[in-house]
Amino acid sequence: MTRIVIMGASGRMGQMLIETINRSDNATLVGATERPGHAWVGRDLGVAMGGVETGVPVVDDARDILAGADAVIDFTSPATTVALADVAAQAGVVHVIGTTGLSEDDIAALEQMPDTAKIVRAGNMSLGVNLLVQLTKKVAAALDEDFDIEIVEAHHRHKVDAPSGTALMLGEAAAEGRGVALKDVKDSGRDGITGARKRGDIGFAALRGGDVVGEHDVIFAADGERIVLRHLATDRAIFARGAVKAAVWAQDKQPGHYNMLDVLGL
Ligand SMILES: NC(=O)C1=CN([C@@H]2O[C@H](COP(=O)(O)OP(=O)(O)OC[C@H]3O[C@@H](n4cnc5c(N)ncnc54)[C@H](O)[C@@H]3O)[C@@H](O)[C@H]2O)C=CC1
Ligand SMILES: O=C(O)C1=N[C@H](C(=O)O)C[C@H](O)C1
Repeated sequence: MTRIVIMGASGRMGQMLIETINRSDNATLVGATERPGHAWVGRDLGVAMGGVETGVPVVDDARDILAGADAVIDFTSPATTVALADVAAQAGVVHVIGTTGLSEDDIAALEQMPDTAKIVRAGNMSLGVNLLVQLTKKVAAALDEDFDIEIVEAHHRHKVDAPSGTALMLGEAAAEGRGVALKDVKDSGRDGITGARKRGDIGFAALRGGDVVGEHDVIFAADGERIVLRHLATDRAIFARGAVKAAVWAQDKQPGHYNMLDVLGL
């Protein structure tokens, strides 16, 4: 049994992760956190979720509970994730990171964690999206710049970052397929008199509204034809299942940095 702590227990993903672990045969929930000042802190997790007592209290500092855990799953905020990475490395537990919206500095900070850090990070933990990443790389490698690449994503009205972590993964895959660096060809947030599209750019567009779980199109548009690769998420359970799988998978791995392609063997 992999003993798991969930960060941000009351969040959309936090609650889905707890339900997923409760149904799992190879993982068990040993702790839960929320941000300091949150109404759940100090309460029993099961009661806070509207059910029966579980004996797992919600705490506001992961350091208090990581000693009894094998992994911590973290879908919170960039600042929380960077701070936790050091704590997890010191405690020698696997840190599964689903948080998106990380800046270049945040990513550099994660890469500079102590040698004991064992991190699995992905902007999308679902099997379908990680397969789409590989397909995107392959299609981009097969086509030349006569095909304009545009990535369109849609999410619920509460999402705070754009482009989504998934859109960026797909953009990185397309750029890698083309043999270029995404930072050199990325075009996001078009508005006003933008000028004509630059050949070779990879464009991003983000829609926000309602309760959309997560939708991504990778469009390869040429004169006379268009290829569209699409993933539609309709249930957050796909992300939670991937994250729990990553926590279990990483148990016998060496410290280092991994992603979901490693976990899924894609
Ligand atoms: N990689 C993936 O497959 C997926 C990634 N995400 C990402 O996960 C993140 C969270 O998404 P949601 O669950 O929708 O957001 P949410 O806002 O519902 O949940 C975040 C939770 O983290 C808590 N939190 C914030 N600071 C904390 C701290 N210092 N300690 C403990 N808890 C803290 C918040 O109070 C909140 O309950 C976002 O970055 C989102 O983009 C979401 C779905 C899938
Ligand atoms: O915030 C979300 O909800 C999601 N975030 C991830 C992202 O930024 O791509 C994954 C998924 O699309 C849901």
